[in-house]
Amino acid sequence: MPLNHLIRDGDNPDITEERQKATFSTEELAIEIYGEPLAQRRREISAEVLKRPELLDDCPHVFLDRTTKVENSMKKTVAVMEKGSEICDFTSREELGHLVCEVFGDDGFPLSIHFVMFLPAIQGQADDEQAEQWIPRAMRLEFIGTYAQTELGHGTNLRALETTATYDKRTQEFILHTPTVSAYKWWPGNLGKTANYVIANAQLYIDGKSHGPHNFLVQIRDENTHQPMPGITVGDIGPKFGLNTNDNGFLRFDHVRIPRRNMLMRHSKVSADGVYSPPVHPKLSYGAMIFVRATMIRMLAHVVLKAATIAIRYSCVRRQGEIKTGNGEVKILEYQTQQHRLFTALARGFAYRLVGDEVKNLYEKIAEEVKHGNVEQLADLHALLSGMKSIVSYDSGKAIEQCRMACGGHGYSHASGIPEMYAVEIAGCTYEGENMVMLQQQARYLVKGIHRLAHGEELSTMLQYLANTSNNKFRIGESGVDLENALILALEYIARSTIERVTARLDSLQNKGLSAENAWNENAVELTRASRTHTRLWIARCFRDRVHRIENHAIRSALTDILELFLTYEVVDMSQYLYQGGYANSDQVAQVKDAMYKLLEKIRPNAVSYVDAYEVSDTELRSVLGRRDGNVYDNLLKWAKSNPLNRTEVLPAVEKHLMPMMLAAKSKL
Ligand SMILES: CCC/C=C/C(=O)SCCNC(=O)CCNC(=O)[C@H](O)C(C)(C)COP(=O)([O-])OP(=O)([O-])OC[C@H]1O[C@@H](n2cnc3c(N)ncnc32)[C@H](O)[C@@H]1OP(=O)([O-])[O-]
Ligand SMILES: Cc1cc2nc3c(=O)[nH]c(=O)nc-3n(C[C@H](O)[C@H](O)[C@H](O)COP(=O)(O)OP(=O)(O)OC[C@H]3O[C@@H](n4cnc5c(N)ncnc54)[C@H](O)[C@@H]3O)c2cc1C
Repeated sequence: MPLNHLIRDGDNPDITEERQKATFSTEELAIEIYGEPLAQRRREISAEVLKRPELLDDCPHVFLDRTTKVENSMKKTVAVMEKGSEICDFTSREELGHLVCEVFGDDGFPLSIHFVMFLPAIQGQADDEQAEQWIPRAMRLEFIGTYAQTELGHGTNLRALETTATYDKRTQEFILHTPTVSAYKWWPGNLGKTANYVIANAQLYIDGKSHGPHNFLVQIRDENTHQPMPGITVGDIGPKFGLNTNDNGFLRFDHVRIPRRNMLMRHSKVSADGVYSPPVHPKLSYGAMIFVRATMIRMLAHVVLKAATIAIRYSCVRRQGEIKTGNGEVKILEYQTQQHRLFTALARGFAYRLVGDEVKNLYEKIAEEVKHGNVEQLADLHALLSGMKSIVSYDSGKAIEQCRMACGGHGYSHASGIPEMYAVEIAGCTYEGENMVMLQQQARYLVKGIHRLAHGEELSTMLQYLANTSNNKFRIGESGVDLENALILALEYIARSTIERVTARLDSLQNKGLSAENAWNENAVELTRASRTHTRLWIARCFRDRVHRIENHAIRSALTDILELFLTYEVVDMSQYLYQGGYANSDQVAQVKDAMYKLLEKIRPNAVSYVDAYEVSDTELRSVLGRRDGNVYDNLLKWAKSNPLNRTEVLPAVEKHLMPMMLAAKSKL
């Protein structure tokens, strides 16, 4: 019995040959990734979707204009909501998430912000009475909500948001108002045409005193007619780089009155007579962002693994050029450069996916404590997530782009599916906090760590490596030190020395009389680098620990190859830092490179099996190049022929414009 469970008759023999080489069971790896019974449930859900035409697209979304895309996704949403519970367990986030991926692909679920931000904001920030009143209605989809925080003029600097919520003691209402054009809400997903409620973030004013940004539930459209409510101006912001099925919107409030109890009051409160009670932690109203930052890691990893699936499968059916003259054209995956591009993307995808599980678990644990008023670990969590969302979004973007380029010309075509994936994924560098800003949030925490250490104070577990000053020479190749350990220690050194160096520069500038703010700005690039090295270390350690916990020997061994490739790639990528302080010499860095190249060779026979084990169906993948059966060329031709420009032999526009020009030119002869 072959170990790869995706072998079928009629497949391209080049891809079948790959699957026959598997040295581990792809089903067992799928179980390791998804767990039982989810691995099996995902397959059942995928099979069920295929039987229901109302859940499938009639043609690739890239052939449609925006209005048709939006309509198509709304139609499918109704089908999912009406029949979806026959296919999956709606109470399981994982099952429902998989169904949504199958039906909508990367872009276009009109309820995404409703489920990802609007509901979590209520769940985390509404008091029990409010939650009881709003959550059941929101869950039944009696209304659709979104999260309206960003404004035309400000997205990053939340303290400068201009929308106001002024308490009117007389009527016990808040008055929501947009005082300027730059105060228009701008960007909220599904706001443009879909949502009829928002969680609006606005500056709270009581008796002329500002209490900073707070969250309010505001109805923006009539529940029966969907017309804007009085005082509301709302619409779609227009086409974007990607995510064009999503109607990101704008919104203006003109003295809109809402009841006092529409302010989310779990943490901050305003009494009927206008007395304000602050939250136990000033940033608790940022909770919905924390939730998304925690959950987006897995989502970003998922896109990388989809792009890797496409590029690796395609690289096994694409033959181009010879390695040894006269021996025939080889699969492009035989080229070391191709392996380096794709297997490192695969390794990052697996690392982020598995570490994403850990981040989600950590978030859930701390969020539960916060709900009960214990905010002790919030600073650690905020710092970790600020770094994670930045590193994973940026490095995933690079990995996806490498996958696209590795498919040559066909990668540039929407038939590959990768351009759309890139456009969707790369938005993660901007939303939920622009990366440079978030890296600096984390840097504050790291600099504080060094200062605490200098004062002999205790460090959180995440920062304890900062105290390990005896780790000052690269131990690769030493007896008793395995490759993994040597590499993790090298990453620790890189992070520690980078954070120490930039903190020393900050301190020295301040000692010379520069203000803390100016000293910070003069070191901002180095501070973001310090965050990057710290986060990459955290990911590496977490991935290593996750792989070490695997009980199934064959699967642990398969993922150890991926882990080691990940570690060697990270160390090589940051090797310039190893020379600083004389930690390593060039021979040692060359040893890491050699180990990386050997791992590429080791991974090569299993390449297709790794991505097969991740089990993304053809329906979800929406890629001609990444088809499971490897039958790429016939289907590329079909895809091209089916595009709307080919509906007529002679395009009306050609007839109308170019033909008269050419005929006129001819008649002048
Ligand atoms: C599917 C996706 C759709 C997309 C949706 C969206 O994009 S929605 C829109 C998404 N929009 C965005 O993501 C907007 C991005 N912008 C922001 O999140 C904030 O404006 C900020 C964090 C950049 C600054 O905030 P600020 O000016 O209020 O604060 P400050 O810098 O003066 O720091 C003061 C202290 O607070 C700490 N602290 C800060 N945040 C948190 C937290 N969450 N928890 C705990 N702590 C936090 C910080 O560490 C510092 O601690 P220290 O050092 O004093 O001990
Ligand atoms: C696809 C998408 C979906 C979105 N969905 C939502 C949504 O549902 N709800 C919502 O409310 N918002 C949403 N947003 C908005 C998003 O959260 C903001 O765009 C994001 O937080 C960045 O803020 P900004 O646009 O103001 O960027 P800016 O802050 O203007 O960034 C521009 C540049 O200035 C730099 N910069 C800004 N401040 C600093 C600083 N202090 N230090 C150093 N550099 C700085 C940045 O690094 C960046 O290079 C969405 C955005 C996108 C792209």
